[in-house]
Amino acid sequence: MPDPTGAAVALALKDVRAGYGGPDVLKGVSLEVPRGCIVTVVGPNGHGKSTLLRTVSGLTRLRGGRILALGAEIQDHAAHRRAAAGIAHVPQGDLLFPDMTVLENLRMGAYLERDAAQEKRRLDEVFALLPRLAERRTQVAASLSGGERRMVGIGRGLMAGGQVLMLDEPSLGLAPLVIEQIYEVIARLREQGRTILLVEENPARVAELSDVMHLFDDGEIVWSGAPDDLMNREELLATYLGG
Ligand SMILES: Nc1ncnc2c1ncn2[C@@H]1O[C@H](COP(=O)(O)OP(=O)(O)OP(=O)(O)O)[C@@H](O)[C@H]1O
Repeated sequence: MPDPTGAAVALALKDVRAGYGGPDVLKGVSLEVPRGCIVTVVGPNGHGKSTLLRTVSGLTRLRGGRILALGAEIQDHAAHRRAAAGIAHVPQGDLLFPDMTVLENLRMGAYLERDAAQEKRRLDEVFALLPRLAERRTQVAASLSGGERRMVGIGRGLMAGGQVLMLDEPSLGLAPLVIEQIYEVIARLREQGRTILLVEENPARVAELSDVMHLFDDGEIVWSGAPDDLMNREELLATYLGG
């Protein structure tokens, strides 16, 4: 998606609070995703990382704070308007349409795109990045392997043509070899200069890929910095992630 604003920060969260009826799950989260960077949020499961992404994409209601996409406030917009503003969310798990083919699932990602040539260009990009999906384009999603389904999910996110791709634990539930393949795909997205907000439980898995890492615990960012710094902070990793 072309960006007429030239903004250096693709996505910014300012003191974001959110929850589900009880106490706040997000307790005032601020972070920035600069263009062309991979920013990673790592932390134990159940502490609100998915809620963070869901709040950005408008699936969980914001209780306070601001969310800016390319400098424009989007926190009051419905989810489809946030998608149109360039926020693409690849949710946890696969959430594909099982009876639809790979191609049909991918095209669902471009449902807001009215320009057929643009959609075709994105599809070519997705197939260049994920050639296995091109081979299986007529296969129904239910018949794919777990890793292939995850790749369709990522491809569907890319089909939206957003400025920011948000990936919620893309490695979850996959075998180690398949996890490697998924992170190779993300490394290629990095080489392409894509802007990514990545959520992951295991910092070692994503340190090499990330420009900035945020350590997340109980709804708050408790540490931010360079991946190497985090990986050298043994006491921090032990305290929040059990070593
Ligand atoms: N739809 C919902 N309704 C009520 N509570 C919810 C809902 N979704 C999540 N929660 C609660 O919010 C808290 C944070 O959950 P969230 O899924 O955001 O954490 P997470 O860090 O992404 O962990 P995981 O990777 O296991 O999903 C948990 O206590 C969870 O039970």
